[in-house]
Amino acid sequence: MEQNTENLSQVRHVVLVLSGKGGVGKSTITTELALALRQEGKKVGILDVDLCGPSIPRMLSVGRPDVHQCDAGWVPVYTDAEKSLALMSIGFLMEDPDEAVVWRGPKKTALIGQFVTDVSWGELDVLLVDTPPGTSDEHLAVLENLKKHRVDGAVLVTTPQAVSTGDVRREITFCKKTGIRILGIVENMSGFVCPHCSECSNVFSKGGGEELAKLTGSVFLGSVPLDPQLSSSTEEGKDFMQSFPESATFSAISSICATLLKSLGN
Ligand SMILES: Nc1ncnc2c1ncn2[C@@H]1O[C@H](COP(=O)(O)OP(=O)(O)OP(=O)(O)O)[C@@H](O)[C@H]1O
Ligand code: SF4
Repeated sequence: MEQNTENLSQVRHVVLVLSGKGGVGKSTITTELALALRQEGKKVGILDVDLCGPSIPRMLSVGRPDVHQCDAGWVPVYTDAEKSLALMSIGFLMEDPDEAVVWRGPKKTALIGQFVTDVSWGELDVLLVDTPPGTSDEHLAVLENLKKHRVDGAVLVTTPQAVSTGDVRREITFCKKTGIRILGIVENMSGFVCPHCSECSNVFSKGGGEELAKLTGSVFLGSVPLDPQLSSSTEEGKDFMQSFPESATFSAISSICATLLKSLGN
């Protein structure tokens, strides 16, 4: 298949968001990082290639819009009038959300290869790519495919429990083997923020992400607590970063965003 790398030529940084397994909050972190980067005045894009469950359109309240094509490829959907946050989701192209489950490996890989380069992003500071979770052969093929293009590196999302299961270690090994730079590790669902008094309690273990970062020589980007206000915002498609600027979770995400920008050399 012919690849059109022109579409990424005005994208300053391409960052993959990875997790060893599903449900650790990869899509949530991708969405909040995009919103935090926008608050920093950056032009941001999200490419949602999580075939297992493309959830970013719901989190950004864009539903299932009709997507259009121009000469250069698919036109992303803009979430704001200023066009500072652009989104293209594999979900926009699926008639039936359960369709991807029956696609065979080669079809998924070919589709993603094309999808990565067929979106006409225009000028962007950062493009975040929400990838499918896991380290199955198919998943690895998808990442290999993405890596052929301009990728600055990967942000690894884990939970305190997942660190001990080894899923994230396998993801780290994969990045090292394939030469994908690890920009940093985020520990999500780290402690619980009480909705009444905003106190953060460590329900599960804490600090595993930081320890793992040290062990693997990676940057620890920070931890995000389990926050009911964050989950209801993403469920309802509300901008958490705009709605809760006083919260500990807002500070945590802003700090991760600042460290990530530093990792990218900004
Ligand atoms: N820090 C958090 N606080 C509260 N809820 C969270 C947090 N992070 C994620 N969640 C919730 O956990 C659920 C799973 O999150 P999300 O969809 O982002 O995971 P994921 O890793 O992308 O999963 P998958 O790859 O399987 O789609 C969602 O309901 C989300 O609202
Ligand atoms: S953290 Fe404070 S407000 Fe929240 S449940 Fe515990 S005691 Fe109550």
